[in-house]
Amino acid sequence: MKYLLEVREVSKSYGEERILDAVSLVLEPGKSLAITGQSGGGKTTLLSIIGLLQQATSGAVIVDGCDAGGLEPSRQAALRSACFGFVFQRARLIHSLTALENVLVPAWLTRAGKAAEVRARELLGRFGLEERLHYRPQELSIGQLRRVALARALLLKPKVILADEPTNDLDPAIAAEVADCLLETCGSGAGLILVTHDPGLAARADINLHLQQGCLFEQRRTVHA
Ligand SMILES: Nc1ncnc2c1ncn2[C@@H]1O[C@H](COP(=O)(O)OP(=O)(O)OP(=O)(O)O)[C@@H](O)[C@H]1O
Repeated sequence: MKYLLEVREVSKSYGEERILDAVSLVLEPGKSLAITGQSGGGKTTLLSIIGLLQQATSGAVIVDGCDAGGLEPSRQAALRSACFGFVFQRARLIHSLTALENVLVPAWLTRAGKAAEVRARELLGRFGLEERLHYRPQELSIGQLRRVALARALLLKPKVILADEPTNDLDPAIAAEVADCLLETCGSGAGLILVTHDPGLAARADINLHLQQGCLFEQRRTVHA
């Protein structure tokens, strides 16, 4: 089995404080994985190490068969943009650009052109933002910003989507739409790793992992007849 992603015995310390302790996981194509755990437990740290945004203290992250730790920063960056779509806790949009332009930013480095714009409009429409295409971030609500960021993450159909609290700040109907859209991407072979405090969202993922005191445990679900 070729995994999209392997995390092998990853540890992370900030000074004397050990946040992650020999954490391992694998992500298969088409699968979703939810990570839960208490606030401050290291979930965002783990996600950013997986997404090659931050170095582990020890251990390895293998992305699409390639050991990312051994790569030069420029090759790591290339691997990151080729493989990952990110939905951060804070939307991190560019304030001088409209919603549509923000979604199109990942396509600026590719030759996706008109097709990217069609997809960007389609994604924003799907998230209920068809009338906000030309609004700038400061003219959008937190929930709307989150949806723009999600559309941006999905634009280029990444192999792995990393989503940190993707349904935070959203009303239930939009949260359900966002969750549907994220989970649907697995149908086309992408992998999804999401961090959430929402047990309902976690339960929709194929695999549930719980981070506790730096260690990752698989949670088995109770199946009711
Ligand atoms: N750059 C840093 N330097 C020192 N400590 C840090 C740094 N980044 C994060 N931490 C600490 O690491 C711990 C884990 O933070 P992290 O954001 O990964 O937790 P989390 O599980 O995502 O929390 P939440 O659910 O509240 O978002 C926290 O105690 C935090 O203070």
